Amino acid sequence: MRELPGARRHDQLRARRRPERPRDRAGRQLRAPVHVGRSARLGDLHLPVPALALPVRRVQAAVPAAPLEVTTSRRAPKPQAAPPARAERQLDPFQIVDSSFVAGAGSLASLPPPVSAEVAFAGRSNVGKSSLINTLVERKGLVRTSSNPGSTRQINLYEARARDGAVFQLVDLPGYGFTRRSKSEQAAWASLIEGYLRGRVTLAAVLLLVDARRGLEEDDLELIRFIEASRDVARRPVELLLVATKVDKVQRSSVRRALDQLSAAAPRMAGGGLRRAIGFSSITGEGRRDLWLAIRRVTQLGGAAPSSSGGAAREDDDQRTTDG
Ligand SMILES: Nc1nc2c(ncn2[C@@H]2O[C@H](COP(=O)(O)OP(=O)(O)OP(=O)(O)O)[C@@H](O)[C@H]2O)c(=O)[nH]1
Ligand SMILES: [Mg+2]
Repeated sequence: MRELPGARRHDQLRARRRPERPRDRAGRQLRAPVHVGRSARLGDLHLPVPALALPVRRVQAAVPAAPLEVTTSRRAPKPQAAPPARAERQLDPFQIVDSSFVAGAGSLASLPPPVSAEVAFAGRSNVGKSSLINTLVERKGLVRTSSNPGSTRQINLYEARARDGAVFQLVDLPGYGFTRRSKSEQAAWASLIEGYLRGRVTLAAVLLLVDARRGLEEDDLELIRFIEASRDVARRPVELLLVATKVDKVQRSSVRRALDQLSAAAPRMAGGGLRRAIGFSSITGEGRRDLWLAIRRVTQLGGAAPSSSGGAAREDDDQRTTDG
């Protein structure tokens, strides 16, 4: 029978496409290799077949990690930009970027050497001095606080560094007016506080904390008079700021009146009068920024000296800050 045209070529092509199975020495055909694993897909890496057949697991383990990228999702990566609030904070030059405990002193002799502007926090026990420092530096546990009065028993110094490089020593003083302490302990604390306030050369400002619900009490007035009396004309004057704490416990509509009453009750200082009281809450953070602005203003070199006629102007100035 005549061969159809192209038949031979067709057979030759089939023979070429299907390679002959391997044979053993006796010429018997060996079984076709069994395919293990999934069939190949688009995007698979084609590795050269190793000369020695390795167990499947070891072959897979030997595949480098890079080919996995080939089959990963093609969705666009999520934008990495910080949320707006954080971005805004990063622009705030007053933001506290670092804070730490410096030292604790149970006596004047054990105070660390004075290095930079110090801001001391004074007030009755339990008024919220330690909590206020935590809020100022935005760290919950830097300073130990307690609902039991008398928790701070020595002078504790903390360092706070702002984004713009300004460094402050925040000084937590033991509270006064806590009658459940022994007379000798109260006397020891009083002389520690007085000695510090009178003799510390780097002391730039004292923040007198008063509970917004209670107003100024006799102990507080005594402290104001003490600072006034111990002013050293040869030294840079110590600024005094009034802070009304726990304003979250006062009705919103009454906060302004409480601040007015507090400011009016404070005795006028010879140097030009007290600034207007700043309302503050460690619970809500209210007043935090106002307080930093005031601290920075009074600790600025050259900007702290009170002028003899500047009292009213300074109060007006602070009124705007507090209300803002
Ligand atoms: N509601 C309210 N409670 C506050 C505020 N600040 C402080 N407290 C609470 O008042 C109590 C006393 O706070 P502290 O910060 O330890 O007071 P302190 O003035 O350091 O007290 P001493 O170390 O004893 O002089 C704690 O139970 C605080 O949680 C505030 O702004 N609002
Ligand atoms: Mg305390």
